[in-house]
Amino acid sequence: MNIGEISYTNIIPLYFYLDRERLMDQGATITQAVPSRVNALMEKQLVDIGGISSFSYGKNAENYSLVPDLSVSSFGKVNSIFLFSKFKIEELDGKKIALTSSSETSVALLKIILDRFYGVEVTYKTETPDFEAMLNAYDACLLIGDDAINAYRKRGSYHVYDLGEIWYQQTGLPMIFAVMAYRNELETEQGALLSYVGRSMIESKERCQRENFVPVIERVITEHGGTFQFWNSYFNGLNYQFSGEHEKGLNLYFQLAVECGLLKTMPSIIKYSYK
Ligand SMILES: C=C(O[C@@H]1C=C(C(=O)O)C=C[C@H]1O)C(=O)O
Repeated sequence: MNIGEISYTNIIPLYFYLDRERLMDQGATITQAVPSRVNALMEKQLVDIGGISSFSYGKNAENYSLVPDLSVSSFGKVNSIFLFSKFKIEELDGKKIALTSSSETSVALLKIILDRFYGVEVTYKTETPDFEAMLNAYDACLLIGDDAINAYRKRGSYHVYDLGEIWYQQTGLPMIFAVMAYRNELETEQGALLSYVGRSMIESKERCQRENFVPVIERVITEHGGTFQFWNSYFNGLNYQFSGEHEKGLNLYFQLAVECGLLKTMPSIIKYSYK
């Protein structure tokens, strides 16, 4: 079994307390990459289970199911998914926007927001995430994850829009950025290990929450810098559950993606039941 691990700080609580040695002993490997790469590896069947963009689940729902009670979501500001713009969002009609090549969920979310909530028509191009280079060549750029956190520190006088906040203001529902999904074959091929991994991720998340994310924050500061206060409010602003509210939010996102022509059909949300 190959487990995909998004290489951003936001998903760390689901993986922090995994017993990696025990997983290795059971024949599991872990591959770290940005979301769009984990999504692609899972489509190619090179990753079997992992945190992936919720949009990628939507595209592949016939072949994937969800590990219950896990997600990377926000009820409002997410603080790491930003549109940086030279113009106010209402004034973006006819402008050029650079999209980070690392994301799938937020790329579709931006398209939904501009099309359905603001009624502006823009042209998009995908670029490697580089704040300065993107804004040298475009009117606005979308960055996510650690790239967005770093760019925010250099935002200067650009207009900055948090896509989690816009989604929540417009819909009153949480935005689900990542889900924990697995390829359906895994259930018959490696059911026991699948259960173990799912349960371990839930335990990891719950322990991080009980500890108020303190050990996670300490590790993140040594790797990325920043203050305790910043990372404390970052992790506490994220939500790692998958409740009925989350399912409503995800279904609305999928429905709008279908209406905007970003998804071909409305995906069904299927959840694993532990044996
Ligand atoms: C909160 C974030 O969520 C991430 C955003 C993703 C996307 O846009 O495809 C995918 C996985 C999430 O971990 C972030 O990266 O800032």
